[in-house]
Amino acid sequence: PSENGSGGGGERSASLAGPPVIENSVQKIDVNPPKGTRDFPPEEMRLRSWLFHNFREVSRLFGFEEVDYPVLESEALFIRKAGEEIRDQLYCFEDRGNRRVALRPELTPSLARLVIQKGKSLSLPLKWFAIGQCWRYERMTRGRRREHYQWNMDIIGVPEVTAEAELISSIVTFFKQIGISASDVGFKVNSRKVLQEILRSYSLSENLFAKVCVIIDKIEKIPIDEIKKELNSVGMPQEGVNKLLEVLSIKSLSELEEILGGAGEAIADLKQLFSLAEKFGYSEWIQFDASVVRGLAYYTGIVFEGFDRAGKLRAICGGGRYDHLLSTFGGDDLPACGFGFGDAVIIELLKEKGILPELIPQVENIVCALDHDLQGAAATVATMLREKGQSIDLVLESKPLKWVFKRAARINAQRLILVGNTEWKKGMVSVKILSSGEQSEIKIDELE
Ligand SMILES: Nc1ccc(Br)nc1
Repeated sequence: PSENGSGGGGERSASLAGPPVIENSVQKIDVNPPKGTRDFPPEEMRLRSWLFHNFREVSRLFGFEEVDYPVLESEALFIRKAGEEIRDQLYCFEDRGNRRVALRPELTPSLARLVIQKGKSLSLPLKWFAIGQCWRYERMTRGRRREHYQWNMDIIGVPEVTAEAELISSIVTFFKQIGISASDVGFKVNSRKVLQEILRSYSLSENLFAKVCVIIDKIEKIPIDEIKKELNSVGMPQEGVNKLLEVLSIKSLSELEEILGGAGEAIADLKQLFSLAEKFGYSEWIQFDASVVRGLAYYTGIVFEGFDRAGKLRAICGGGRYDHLLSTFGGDDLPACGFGFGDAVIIELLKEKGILPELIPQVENIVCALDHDLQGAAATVATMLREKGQSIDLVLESKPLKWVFKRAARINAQRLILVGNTEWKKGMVSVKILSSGEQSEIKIDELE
């Protein structure tokens, strides 16, 4: 199998072997997660859960249904020949059944596969969302992460730009929900139909389309001469290259209309989108930008990306229309659009803005037996309260009170419930409200 960082089933070369095990003694294993991956201990997991809760809340507000797919897919799902980075960094390998498989680098092809699998049993339009871990295998020279979680929202079966407008509205809703405003971020919006119309006007074949988009997406990442060279190398004549680069610098829809003429779909779609943005109330969030094409080969129409206005961070999210992806997999040619929203840049943005949420562990009660022979009684009290929906940290071994108070503070317990002999004999327990210090004896069956 090609070296791609995974161990595969065969022997691993010495450079990849783990620490040597010396007979009758084991050297400490590497306790760090694999290169480019993250653990989520409680504090980090609270922030991730908070982020995902906000993703899910917005998805609920927009009437989207949650779906998920295997993180492992057939490699074929992601084999596209448009020169995308996502292809170069595919985390792929041959499994023990000699099948070519890959850790998914994105969720959209899995969505397309499932929609085709379900076929006519699905009633359109579909509004599906997913939050899934996605992978890439990148040489660690760049030290970048190899996994991230992506929130995806997709609308299948709606050819109108109303679908893209709805998707952008959902992201605006998300930003507002976590305290981000239009002065912090915006959306650059364009249509790939602009490029399509240029290729047609130079009677250049449509199969150049995807490759040209992938090259143009690198316009801010590599020198312009390199862009021109790559465009020439995929077969664009110099005249077409110059026209294309001229169009990419257009700053307004009216200017674009002058160049393209008013009859094309690109202008119509963009005008409709900006008009709908007015009605949705998010005009201040979006701007036309002819240089945005996004880097995925399958986009065919409107494309958009969320950016931080301070210009310090990479794109926050991105998406667009991909009307032919399903048909390239042998399915019906269903119209489709969607976006991906990663879990990393947004956290960097919140840190920049100083609005990361303060998330503390939440447990309502800590229950402790004062004597070892009351451990069972404490378990009974804990169970009774849990059946009433109360969260309980049950102290599971005899501990000095000082230890119990320290733990109560660390886990931010609201109440301390002590099970002591004297009270227990009266069918009572001692309850201390830890914020006020107020203490009382309460009958067990009156506890709530
Ligand atoms: N596609 C992709 C996957 C994983 C990461 Br990290 N970034 C991009």
